[in-house]
Amino acid sequence: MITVEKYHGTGNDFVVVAADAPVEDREAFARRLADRETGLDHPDGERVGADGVLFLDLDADAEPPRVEMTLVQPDGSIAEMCGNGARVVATWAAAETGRRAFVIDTPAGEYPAEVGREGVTIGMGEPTFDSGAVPTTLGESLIEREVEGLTVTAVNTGVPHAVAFVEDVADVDLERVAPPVRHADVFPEGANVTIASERTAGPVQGYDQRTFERGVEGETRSCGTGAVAVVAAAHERGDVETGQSVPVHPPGGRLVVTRTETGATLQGPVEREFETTVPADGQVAQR
Ligand SMILES: N[C@H](CCC[C@H](N)C(=O)O)C(=O)O
Repeated sequence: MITVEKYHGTGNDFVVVAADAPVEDREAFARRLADRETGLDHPDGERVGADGVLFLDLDADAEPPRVEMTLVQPDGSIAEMCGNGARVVATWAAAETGRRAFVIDTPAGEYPAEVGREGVTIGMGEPTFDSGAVPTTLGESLIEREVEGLTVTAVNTGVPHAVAFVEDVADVDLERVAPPVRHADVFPEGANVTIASERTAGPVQGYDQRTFERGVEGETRSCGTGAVAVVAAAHERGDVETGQSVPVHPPGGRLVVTRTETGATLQGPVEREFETTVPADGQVAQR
């Protein structure tokens, strides 16, 4: 048996495992534990599953400390980057080291992270609309074009997102409209599909957000790279200014994205849910 922890960032939930844990087949381990019906159990007995498994390799001697993050998704694929996952990683690393600032190494590059009183802030780098980087098969940026019935803007914020602005995210049947876009030929590596609507009521402006995630193949409670993608696309349309901090509301909570001169930051809360033990092959006893 190995010890794992469960964390969530605004409802995007992950199993956290030390990289040196004796897990031989990470793909099978993640597929099994993430399953909402047959996967990870809460210690109180409830079956919970997860949006993925974070394998974390901490170098506490580096200055600042570094963590190599590998996110294995419910379908066994590895996500190059995950904004909420990175916030979880920093919170975990702070508990391990007593430190607050870290560098997180991912397949998409390195990201600075800071654990503060207002939540965890990740330096998300510069969102790119470049067709080769998203990637798309178009020779030019894909901005507000129709793809499989949705008008989308393609942006890479560590992973590819197709962002669509809609009247009200609550009125969209995301499980129906997202899959054709997620699999559209124009996205050779697929895309996460993020919809957003402007919040006009109430004193706090910003966006409501929902994301259908590649790798999860369903909607998640929150998506950090998606929140950054919404603000990047809004900035591209001229609706958000450089330097502006924008509240983004996924179903699972509240994030704040700031489009800076050189990139974007993502800020929001993280919670540690529980610690438990699981078999090293991830095969939870069925009942
Ligand atoms: N939930 C993550 C994104 C995971 C991206 C992944 N689903 C993919 O691109 O394959 C986030 O908070 O940014």
